[in-house]
Amino acid sequence: MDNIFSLKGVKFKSILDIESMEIPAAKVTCIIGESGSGKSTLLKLLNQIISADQGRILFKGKSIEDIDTIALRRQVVMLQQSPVIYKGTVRENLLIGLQFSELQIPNEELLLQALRDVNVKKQLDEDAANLSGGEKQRVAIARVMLMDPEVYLLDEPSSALDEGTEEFIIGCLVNKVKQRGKTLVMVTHSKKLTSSFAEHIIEVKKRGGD
Ligand SMILES: Nc1ncnc2c1ncn2[C@@H]1O[C@H](COP(=O)(O)OP(=O)(O)OP(=O)(O)O)[C@@H](O)[C@H]1O
Repeated sequence: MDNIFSLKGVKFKSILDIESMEIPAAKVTCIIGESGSGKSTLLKLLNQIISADQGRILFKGKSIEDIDTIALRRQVVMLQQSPVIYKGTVRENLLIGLQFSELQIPNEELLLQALRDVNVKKQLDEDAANLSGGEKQRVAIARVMLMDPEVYLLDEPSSALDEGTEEFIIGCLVNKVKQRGKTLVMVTHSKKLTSSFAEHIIEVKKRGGD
């Protein structure tokens, strides 16, 4: 199995101490573990929002310290736990992730399809401030899907969604990611999501406070 990320001796403050960890390419990996154990911190290390204090993180065999941060974040996109919705329309919120990418701007039909994929029944010109919490989360997921990165890092992507919606949206996302041969790394507390979609599971354990 090819690994897209490989971690050795990684330490971050007193939060993470990872002897060795592999994240397989083109698979769905679920990261589980109790609250405060460092799951979000682990995702942030993978796209260099933060840097490890010690150890080595390889992305496709290359140390992420040696990869230009912008170039890394074009390939490794993180969707944070609380979805960020910007002032403006739904359309602007879908397109905002693409501004630093080299991808073509999607046409109207692709944007509407992206909304359908996440089951948001709103117009593209709707003010995004009017969306419900769950709709905001789904628009943020659609934004990442349009960016179509090589690696999706999702931090509890369905925390504002009910169970049925969660299964539908994440199922749709997993299908797309798999069709395109991409890698999905998802922090989740949901046993249902993990049992339905995980091909690889990483448990992050809370440290004893040393
Ligand atoms: N940059 C930082 N500096 C110091 N402490 C931090 C930093 N980032 C996070 N922490 C602390 O590290 C611990 C782990 O946080 P993290 O958000 O990674 O946990 P988590 O497993 O994702 O939790 P949850 O499931 O509740 O979202 C928390 O106690 C948090 O307050």
